Amino acid sequence: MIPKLKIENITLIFGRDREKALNMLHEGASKAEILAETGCTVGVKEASFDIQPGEFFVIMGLSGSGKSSLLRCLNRLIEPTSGNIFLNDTNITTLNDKELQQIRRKEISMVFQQFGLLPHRTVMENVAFGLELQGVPVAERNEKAAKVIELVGLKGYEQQLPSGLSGGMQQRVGLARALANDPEVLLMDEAFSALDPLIRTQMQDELMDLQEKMHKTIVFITHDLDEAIRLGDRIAIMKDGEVIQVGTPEEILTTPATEYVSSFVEKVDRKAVITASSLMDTKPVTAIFRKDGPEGSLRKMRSTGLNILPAVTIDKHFLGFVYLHEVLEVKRRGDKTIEAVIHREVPVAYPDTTVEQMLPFIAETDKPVAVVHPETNKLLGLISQTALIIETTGSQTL
Ligand SMILES: Nc1ncnc2c1ncn2[C@@H]1O[C@H](COP(=O)(O)OP(=O)(O)OP(=O)(O)O)[C@@H](O)[C@H]1O
Repeated sequence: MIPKLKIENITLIFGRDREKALNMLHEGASKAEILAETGCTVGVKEASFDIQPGEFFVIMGLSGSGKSSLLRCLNRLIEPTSGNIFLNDTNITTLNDKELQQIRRKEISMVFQQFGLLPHRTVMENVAFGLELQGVPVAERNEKAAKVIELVGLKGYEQQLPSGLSGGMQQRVGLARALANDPEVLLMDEAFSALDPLIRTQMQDELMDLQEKMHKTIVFITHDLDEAIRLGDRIAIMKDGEVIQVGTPEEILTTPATEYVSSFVEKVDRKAVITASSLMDTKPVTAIFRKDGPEGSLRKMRSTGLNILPAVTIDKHFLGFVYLHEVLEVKRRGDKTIEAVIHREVPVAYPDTTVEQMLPFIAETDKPVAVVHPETNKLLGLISQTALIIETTGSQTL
């Protein structure tokens, strides 16, 4: 699949002596050395990553890490000093002004932190403004604007001026304006950072709902890791102009690439992010087949040293758990099968079930949790009690 956006070795240097600064950067000089020697600031250093169609991609970093600069390179609001940006297979860095204007009007829209609305125009006029610039006839642009106004929940406010609206509503207008020309890519620069926490969470929820319907490619900037984790399919973490890790929220929490990332993710509530698939023991599971009977079951329990084992059909469909003391009892009675002692009411998770979703049923059990395929019910693996306790209490010392 061709990425929607391909960011290839983008470097952005602010200042006059950019050439010298770029050479120093290639020779391995640090940001501080380059600043001292040339007076230039390295805003972004050799960033490379792909963003897939329909992806919600978050760029996260502290103030000054270079995220706004990088975002503005994507539509060339700032010219990158070196590197390439591809939209589908168009190299944006080689376009002339006219071509670039077309791309900005039709294919890449931007939503700003401070809304950027025209104060003397109504909601409808603000939303339709981009279409007006493109010369779309008034009836058609009003129709398109009305549709997106409804989409962002502002129906009934079409004739209001921005000053009469709350911050959250003004940002909805900003979002509607960006969506009005049905762009492929939406760039959002700290779009919710100016909003009150409650409104902010509500806007995040609504944006996720909208994204389910729209399937745009969204590049969203934030300095807030919780927001990044909540929204992002993948997150790029930036520090001092460099992209230091790109991964899913779960990858970033479970395998932070550097000390810096781990210190960052330490405080995050992992329960909503960590899923069964990353807690699952990757060793092959020893399971009891129905045909094993009591003798075969006991052999498997002895060889594994475990007193609870999962029972499966011949096709590995999960049936339940079997306990050693009950198998011994069945054998003593002379039963031929273990069918009667398979515990079927047991915790089961799918690979993408989060720890938070598992909490209600793992609190009262001392069994492992079986992870099964959501459609076939095949046993994929087990999550041990130890892994669950560490994950739910955050404690490594049991
Ligand atoms: N126009 C400019 N001229 C000189 N240096 C700049 C300019 N814009 C940004 N910088 C510098 O580039 C670096 C990256 O800034 P940038 O604004 O992209 O970071 P950021 O992560 O978006 O931070 P914030 O969240 O505070 O906007 C910083 O060191 C900043 O001081």
